[in-house]
Amino acid sequence: MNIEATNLGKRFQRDWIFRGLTRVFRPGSATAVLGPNGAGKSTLLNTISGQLLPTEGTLTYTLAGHPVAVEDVPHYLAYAAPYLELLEELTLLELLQFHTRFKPLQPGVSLDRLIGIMYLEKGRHQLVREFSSGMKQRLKLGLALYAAAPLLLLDEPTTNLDATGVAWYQEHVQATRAGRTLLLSSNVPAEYAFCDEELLVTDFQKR
Ligand SMILES: Nc1ncnc2c1ncn2[C@@H]1O[C@H](COP(=O)(O)OP(=O)(O)OP(=O)(O)O)[C@@H](O)[C@H]1O
Repeated sequence: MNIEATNLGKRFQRDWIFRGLTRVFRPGSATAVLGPNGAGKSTLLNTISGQLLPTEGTLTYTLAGHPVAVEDVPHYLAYAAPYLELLEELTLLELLQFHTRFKPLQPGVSLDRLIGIMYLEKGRHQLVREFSSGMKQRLKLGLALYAAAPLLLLDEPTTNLDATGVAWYQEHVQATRAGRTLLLSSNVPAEYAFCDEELLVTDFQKR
């Protein structure tokens, strides 16, 4: 998905979180959205993806040359973030069956294959509530990375992952990013080292 932001700004009450952002996010690009805690990285991701209304400026979305209305963007979006909750009262298999009714997986990726990719075979019939925090994070990432969605947002993707989990993330984000528009908010170089573009939120403040 091609996203064109023009003079974009977001304000909460009296505080501008960012202002004057003009940029094109192209299919196949991976942009690291960087900045210290509270700088506005999540706000920027949510504004660019149309989930928060910008205070000023415009956003236009295009998919394969066709315009996409902002209210249709969620249909094309896969999103993993610490503040997005899993349905923890379901077993892993139930959750995957439910989730993929609305967010189908990429062609050729079955539920069984995804469970294997996420190293969650033993949890297949276990309640997600009982998963460790690292297992839950692999599940969130697996669902987003392997969704058939052209826009991928990853907010602090290695939250709760150990060194093996970080290596797993690095392998699978590379395996699934081709052709997609990827925006990734981070403070951790291991999460975003592969990104070809960087956007420092603080460059769009104090205006
Ligand atoms: N709904 C809201 N209403 C008012 N202020 C908000 C709202 N959401 C975020 N903010 C404020 O906007 C600022 C940026 O928050 P945001 O979560 O985007 O930062 P961040 O860079 O993602 O932070 P972190 O690295 O800690 O996750 C903060 O000062 C926060 O309090």
